[in-house]
Amino acid sequence: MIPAARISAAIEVLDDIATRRRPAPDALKDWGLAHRFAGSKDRRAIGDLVFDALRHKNSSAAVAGGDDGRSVMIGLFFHHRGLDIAGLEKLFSGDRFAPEPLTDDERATLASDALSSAPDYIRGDYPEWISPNLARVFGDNVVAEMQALANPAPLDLRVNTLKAEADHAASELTAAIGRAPERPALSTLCLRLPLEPGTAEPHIASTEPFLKGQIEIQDLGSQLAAEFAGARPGMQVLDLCAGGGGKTLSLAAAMQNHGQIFAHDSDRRRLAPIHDRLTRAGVRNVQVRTPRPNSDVLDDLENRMDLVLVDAPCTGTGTWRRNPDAKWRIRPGSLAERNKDQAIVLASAGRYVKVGGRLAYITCSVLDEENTDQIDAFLAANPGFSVVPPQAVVEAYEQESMNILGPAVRLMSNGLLMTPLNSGTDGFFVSVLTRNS
Ligand SMILES: C[S@@+](CC[C@H](N)C(=O)[O-])C[C@H]1O[C@@H](n2cnc3c(N)ncnc32)[C@H](O)[C@@H]1O
Repeated sequence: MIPAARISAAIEVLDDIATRRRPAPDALKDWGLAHRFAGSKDRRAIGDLVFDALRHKNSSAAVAGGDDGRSVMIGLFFHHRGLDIAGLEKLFSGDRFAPEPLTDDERATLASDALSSAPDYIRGDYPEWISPNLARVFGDNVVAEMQALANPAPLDLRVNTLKAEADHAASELTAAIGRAPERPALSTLCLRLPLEPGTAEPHIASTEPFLKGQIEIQDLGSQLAAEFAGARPGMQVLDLCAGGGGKTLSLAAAMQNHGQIFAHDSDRRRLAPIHDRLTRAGVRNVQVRTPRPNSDVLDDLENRMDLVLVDAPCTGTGTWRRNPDAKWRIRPGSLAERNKDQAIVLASAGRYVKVGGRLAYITCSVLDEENTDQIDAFLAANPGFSVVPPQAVVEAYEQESMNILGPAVRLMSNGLLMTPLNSGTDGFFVSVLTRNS
């Protein structure tokens, strides 16, 4: 397909997503089924265009003066990809398969710099309804924070120290994919592969270091969040919302396979992949506690844990770099629902912490309602717990890892916030509490 035909296809898919409120992957799949002549390269290019357009939907539409797929694509090429009007006219030529030529109105709007006076939610590319929530956490910096959250994320890998030293894993990876990973300053255990739309993502799961368990795919924010929990060899640890086990594997490595981790999740299907992952990573100190009907599979752990990790269900606003479709699909009702889940899971977690033990609460959301507010509510209901000062959590990590976090991590009243703008990671919140009585 010629480039202009790919743009026409992307416009069609964007309109389908908007009018039928469909998830982007479903709309792309249907387009592929209905246009079987399109090869895999074309389909990937169209997918890149659609996801890039979703990243920058509001700002692109405003630049071109409309709100349909066509306006978004015009604005995307003009504002975000730096094409001038002459360049746009070559693509929007009206030739066979190409989108219709630019109208006089479109040309005039492109020349008018409509974006400079647009509201924050347009310039920052997020849904209008969530503006008060984001303004509450980011204040005057909201547009810069949200623009960073709209950009593509790198592919981050965590070196599994149970299987390999970081330098060794880095050189094995370089040999496997023909490209050396970056080494972000915040962690010696992170290997980073920057990605851009249009570049094929290396298939990590088929590389030798991955198959040998030396590396895991995990955003640096998630890696740091698990580190901040402070798991140490010999501890008794409950990973209450273990899901597929991303954090469980980090905890096991931090504990050097010594002590005991109990991995649980209320959804057995989410927990299922953990078994294979533990084996591949060489983890030997995890007991998986799969839920069973009419049975409390954790009752023997009450008041016994040195550390309870709550990787809470959340809206995932911090992961919008990886899933730009999600930011347009989230509804006010989902925030309220997740808040209820968070209160339930936190209340449950408190029961397992021993006196002198810790509770680490993590979300991949940047919203105070899911973060600081939840911790404040938990502390009000549980006076036996208190906050470990966020500065102390940072210092403990810096001492242990010899990496300096500095301003990369924002200190909140009762926890730490990482964002793409500050730390170059997905958005993550971590609060660490201790049980005093
Ligand atoms: C953010 S995900 C966990 C991701 C996982 N820790 C990882 O690192 O791969 C949140 C998990 O919480 C689980 N969950 C929700 N409510 C729960 C509850 N009341 N008790 C235990 N798990 C719960 C969900 O099933 C989901 O798997």
